[in-house]
Amino acid sequence: MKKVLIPTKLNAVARETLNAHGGYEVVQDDSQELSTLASQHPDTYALFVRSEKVTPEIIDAMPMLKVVIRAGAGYNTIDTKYARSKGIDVMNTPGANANAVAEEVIALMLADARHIVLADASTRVGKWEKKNFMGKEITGKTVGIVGFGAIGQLVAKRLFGFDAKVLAYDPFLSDERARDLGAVPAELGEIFEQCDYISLHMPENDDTRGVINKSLFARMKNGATLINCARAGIINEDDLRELKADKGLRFLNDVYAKDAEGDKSVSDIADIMLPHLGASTNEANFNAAQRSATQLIGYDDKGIASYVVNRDVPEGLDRAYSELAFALAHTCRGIAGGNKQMKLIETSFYGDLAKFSGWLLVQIVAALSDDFDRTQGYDAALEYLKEMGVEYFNRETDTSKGYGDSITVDVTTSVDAATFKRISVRGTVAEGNMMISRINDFDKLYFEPVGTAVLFIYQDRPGVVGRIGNALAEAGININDMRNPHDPSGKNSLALLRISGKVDCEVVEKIAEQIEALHASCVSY
Ligand SMILES: NC(=O)C1=CN([C@@H]2O[C@H](COP(=O)(O)OP(=O)(O)OC[C@H]3O[C@@H](n4cnc5c(N)ncnc54)[C@H](O)[C@@H]3O)[C@@H](O)[C@H]2O)C=CC1
Ligand SMILES: O=C(O)C(=O)COP(=O)(O)O
Repeated sequence: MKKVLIPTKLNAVARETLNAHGGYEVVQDDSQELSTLASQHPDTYALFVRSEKVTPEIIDAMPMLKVVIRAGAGYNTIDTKYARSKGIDVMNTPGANANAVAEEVIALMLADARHIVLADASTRVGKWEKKNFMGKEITGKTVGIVGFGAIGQLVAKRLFGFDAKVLAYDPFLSDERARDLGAVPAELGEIFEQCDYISLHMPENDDTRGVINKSLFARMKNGATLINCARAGIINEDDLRELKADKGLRFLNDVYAKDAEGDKSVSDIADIMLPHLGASTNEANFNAAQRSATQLIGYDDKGIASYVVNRDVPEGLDRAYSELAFALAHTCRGIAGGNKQMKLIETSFYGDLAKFSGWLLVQIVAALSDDFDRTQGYDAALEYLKEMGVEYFNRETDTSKGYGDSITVDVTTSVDAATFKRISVRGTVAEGNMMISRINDFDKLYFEPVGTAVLFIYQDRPGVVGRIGNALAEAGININDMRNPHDPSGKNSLALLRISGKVDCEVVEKIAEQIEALHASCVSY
């Protein structure tokens, strides 16, 4: 039995789901401190928490701990690095409580705009201060959302019902995606300058701590409102204090440095303050509890680690090689023609990469199949290949070849029951850039796998490259880079071109026909 400790107020569905599955002993108790429970249950295998702090001391008290699940979004309260050093995976349940927070933001906006909190208190004690509570409307206002993830997007969606203009800033989201979601992509400064309301929805981490500071507050419109339902550490409280009164700013707040009773440092500047209530709805609590249990079961039964937040490339491995393994396999897949039935995968990891073969195989399998996630482990990759009927062979590498740190991926697919096609791609990392050095028999390519590449193999004769260039030009496509080697027999040539933008399959097929290509394919990285 694996012990699961739930030292927090989490819907009973977590416990029920684990019990119904079997194999788990669940201890749920929100009446005692986590530190006390941790020392009472040193044999804990999985820990489910909400905002409870998971420190090195807590982790050390449970030497059998393997998984921590944050039933919620923000995991700044968990020492994820220390957990990693102990081989513990930390997961969150993104999106599970997003709607609750989005509704809280709307509630805060309306409550402040219509003086709901003060007007209730005044009327309750018998006063009639109607003339003091002249409000404003949120309809048609400009609202800036900083961090356009699960919560930010839902806030926008709810605000469209108020005909609001939504500006969004998120460095990890494309402008195109923001526009698709109905927002206007904007820089952080523009948001603070132009918006009547600004709502923060990014995580607190080393990059975001203190970034909402004086330089931004100074640009806010007089009377504008700042809403923080994300994390206290994101804003510089003293900077806000300095400018708030002069500019008549409003500040609506849900989050604090510490979730505990006692005086709050922001009480002099917060116009409404709530005790971190964002996720506190029955629905969100149910969702986060259910997700925690099903994620643990998926992790244990199938090795699904999609929500693990603290797995990075292993120490000593340059991340570029991890990307290279993915890109080489992706190239094999593109040349094979998409989702062809794979029969055999062979790999060679040269130089220092040999000791990371397990990690690198995961990247390769993920590139070859949409159904396998990059965050899963080596065992899960082997299991997946077995289930799919794909053989795997990792060759011993011959260091005398002088290939340095490089990788070869060979993929054999079945064309029909009797015919097999083998694609072999080799590459390395040079000056920090990924390079494909060989595709089948075409060597010394040194081609960077980025953007979109088209590839033609044809019988060598004069004029073919010109015809490819003309046909691409006719389709409005520019060539950014090109390689054109012969194979060792000198009979066949490869034209490998990196092009501007995407290309229609029909264009590639038409060119292939015109040049009587032996092979044509297109790979987008
Ligand atoms: N008040 C409450 O009870 C709750 C608060 N939260 C807080 O809200 C945060 C966001 O939650 P979700 O939307 O569910 O997470 P999410 O991961 O879906 O969205 C976060 C977004 O912030 C963006 N981001 C990252 N760095 C950024 C930066 N420097 N500037 C602007 N955007 C940046 C990310 O690209 C992502 O799109 C959580 O990290 C948590 O701290 C979450 C749930 C409840
Ligand atoms: O999910 C989050 O990030 C939250 O802030 C919610 O916190 P809670 O689960 O209510 O302690």
